[in-house]
Amino acid sequence: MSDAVAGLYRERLPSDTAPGLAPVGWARAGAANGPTRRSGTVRFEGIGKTYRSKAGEVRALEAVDAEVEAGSIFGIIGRSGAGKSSLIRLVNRLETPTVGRVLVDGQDVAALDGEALIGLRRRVGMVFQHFNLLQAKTVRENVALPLLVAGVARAERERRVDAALALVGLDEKHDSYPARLSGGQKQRVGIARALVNDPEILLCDEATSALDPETTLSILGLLRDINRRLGLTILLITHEMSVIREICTKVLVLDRGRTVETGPVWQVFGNPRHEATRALLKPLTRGLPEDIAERLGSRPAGNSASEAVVEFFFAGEREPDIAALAALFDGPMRVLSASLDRIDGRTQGRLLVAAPLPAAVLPERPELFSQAKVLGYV
Ligand SMILES: Nc1ncnc2c1ncn2[C@@H]1O[C@H](COP(=O)(O)OP(=O)(O)OP(=O)(O)O)[C@@H](O)[C@H]1O
Repeated sequence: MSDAVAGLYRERLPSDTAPGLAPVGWARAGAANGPTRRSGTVRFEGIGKTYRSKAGEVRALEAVDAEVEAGSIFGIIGRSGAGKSSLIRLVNRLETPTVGRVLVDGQDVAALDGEALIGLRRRVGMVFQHFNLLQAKTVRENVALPLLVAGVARAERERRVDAALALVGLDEKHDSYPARLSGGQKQRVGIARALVNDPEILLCDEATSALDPETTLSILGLLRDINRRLGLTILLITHEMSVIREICTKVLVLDRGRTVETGPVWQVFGNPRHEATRALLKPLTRGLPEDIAERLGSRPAGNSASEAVVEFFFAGEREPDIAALAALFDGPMRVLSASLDRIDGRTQGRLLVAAPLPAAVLPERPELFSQAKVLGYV
C-alpha cells in the first residue's frame, strides 16, 4: 500500500459523532430499494499535472476537461503512461493538479483541509488493481478498517461490514485471510471495503486488470449492479476497451496526457476519430482475413474483377442498411467481417466489405454510416 493510500486509513476523526458518520444510502436500514441520490458529480477543469524530480519534468496531463454526471459510469481509457492514474487520483486528492481544478459536487477539492478532506475521502471510495488488502487481517477486519479509523462504534461497525459483504456477494469467508481467497474474492473484499463508508463516488483503478476474463465479467457485473442499486457514480480507468463496452455510459480517451476524444460509448466506439482510439479498439474487432490481407494492394488492379476493400463504421439509432450500402458500389458487395453491438439503445460497429468501387470516391452518407475508408484493393 502506498503512503498516500495508507493515509486514507490513518486519518482519524475526532469522535464517532463527527458529521457524515450517520449511516446513509444503502447502509440505512431498509434503503435497498433503489438510488435516490443527486450528488456524486465530478468536474475536471483545465487540468494539468507535471511531476518534477531530479531526473527532470514529466508532463502527465495537459488541458483535460471532463464532466462526470451523478450516478453514471464514466470510463477513462488510454495506453500505458497516458495519464489515467494521475487523473483519477486527483478526485480524492491522492495527487493535486499543477494547474486547473477538480470539483466534487461543485466543491474545489484543493480548498479542503482537515475534517473537510477526511469527509471528502469518506465520500469517495477507491478500488485498486492489486486489491491492497492487509494480509494479516481477516476479510471482516479488512472491510472494517475505514470504520475503525473513523471511530465507528463496534455494533454499528459489524452491522455495516455484514451489509457491505452481503452487497458484494461474499456471504462466506468472513473470517478467512486474503491468502486463502481467489482474485475475484479479493476484489469483492476490496469493493466491500470501498463501500463500507457509503460513498457517493467509487474510483476504480484498473480494478479488473489482474483478473481472468470470466472473473473480470463477474466483477464488472457487480459494479454495474452496485451502480444501479445505490445510484453511486463510478469513475474507472482501464486500458481495455472491452471493460468500457461492458459497463460504461461515457468514455474519455487519453493519449499522452491529453483528451483525444470523449462522449457516449456508442458514439466513440462507432465513430473513432483518433489513431489512439482505433488502436485501443483493435482487440475488439477482427482484422482483415489473412488471404485478403496478403493480396491487398494500394491501387486497383485495373481489371473488371478488381474490388476495393472498404471499412465502414456505424454509430447511431439505426442498424446498418446493407441494401443501401451495396447500392453505393458498381457490383456485388461481399461482407468480409462484421462486428456490431447495441449500447444504450444505439448501434455501433464496423463492417469490412469487398466490392467494385464506382469511378467516384465513396460519398459521405451520415444516414448510412459514420465513417468509410478504403483500405486497399484486391
Ligand atoms: N510520481 C511520479 N513521479 C514522476 N513521474 C510520474 C509519477 N507518476 C506518474 N508519472 C509519469 O506520468 C506519466 C503518466 O503516468 P500515469 O501513471 O498517470 O499513466 P497511466 O495512464 O495510469 O499509466 P499505466 O496504465 O501504465 O498505469 C507517465 O509518464 C509516468 O511515468
